Amino acid sequence: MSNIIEIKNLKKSYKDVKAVKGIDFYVEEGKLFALLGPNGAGKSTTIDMICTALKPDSGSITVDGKEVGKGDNAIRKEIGIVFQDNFLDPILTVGENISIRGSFYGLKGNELKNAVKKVCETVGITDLMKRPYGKLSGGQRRRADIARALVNTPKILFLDEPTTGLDPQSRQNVWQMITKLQKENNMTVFLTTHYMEEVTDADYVIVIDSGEIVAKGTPATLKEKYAKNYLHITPKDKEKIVKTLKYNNIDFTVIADVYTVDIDKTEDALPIIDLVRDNIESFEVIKGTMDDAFIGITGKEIRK
Ligand SMILES: Nc1ncnc2c1ncn2[C@@H]1O[C@H](COP(=O)(O)OP(=O)(O)OP(=O)(O)O)[C@@H](O)[C@H]1O
Repeated sequence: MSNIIEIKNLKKSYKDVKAVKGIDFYVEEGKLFALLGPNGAGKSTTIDMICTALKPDSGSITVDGKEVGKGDNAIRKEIGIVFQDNFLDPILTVGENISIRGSFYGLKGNELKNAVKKVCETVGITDLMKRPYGKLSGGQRRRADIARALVNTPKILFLDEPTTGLDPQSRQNVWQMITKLQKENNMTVFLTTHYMEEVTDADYVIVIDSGEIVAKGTPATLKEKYAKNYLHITPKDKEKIVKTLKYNNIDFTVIADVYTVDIDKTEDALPIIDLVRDNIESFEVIKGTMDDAFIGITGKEIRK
């Protein structure tokens, strides 16, 4: 598996704001990669530098073997970008907007027509091709934005918070389309988001906060490492369970006769269950969510 993006000691400041403070990471080809972080963490700054839209202060970025700053034109031909705010012309139709973008890449005539048709089919907006972009709903616009970013058949698709501002249904639709694109075309997808549930499907996640990497791993490993799990026990005899837990120095809380013990891993519940086995009316292990993991890593709620 080759690394399609490699980043070393990348830094960027805006006057006295250190937006990106020397980060290192790589993205494997064909994967769904997520850069996750709270507002102002440095996600857009990082993506803008990788896409050659913003010059780094120092460090190096390689995209498909080409160095940012030296091979920018070649890099631009291989990537598709959907920024947070897109500037498609609201008066022109969806098809016209995408055609203009395609012509930037040297496509013309039938080749251009076919490319536009194909991307509209891919993202499911064929029926919207003749409609002015300005008349589309939020979810339809996002699809059109993504279609436009795909017109040059990019190797890497960059999506900066692609579902922000969409209703839950449209978010889900856009998300399904993105995962389909990645799986069916072996496209590398580089995504920034602050929606925890969106990184559940990612192959790898880097969490940044205040311009620094604060955690990395697969969604499952991040959850295992940073999200607390809980053991809930409803005992037969309340006094007895208190005695047993205290005697064994196990911290617990009680709400409505349910005794809760924080545990790191699921299997850590087993010795506790063994201790109180005779006294259990019912029990359950509650697994931490990605939201819990995010709060565990950054100490912040992630949603806007
Ligand atoms: N053009 C700019 N001029 C000055 N400061 C900037 C500029 N762009 C970003 N910043 C600052 O740099 C820091 C990182 O911003 P960035 O937009 O990269 O974060 P982000 O993680 O993408 O946030 P969001 O989720 O809100 O988009 C923030 O403190 C931001 O205010």
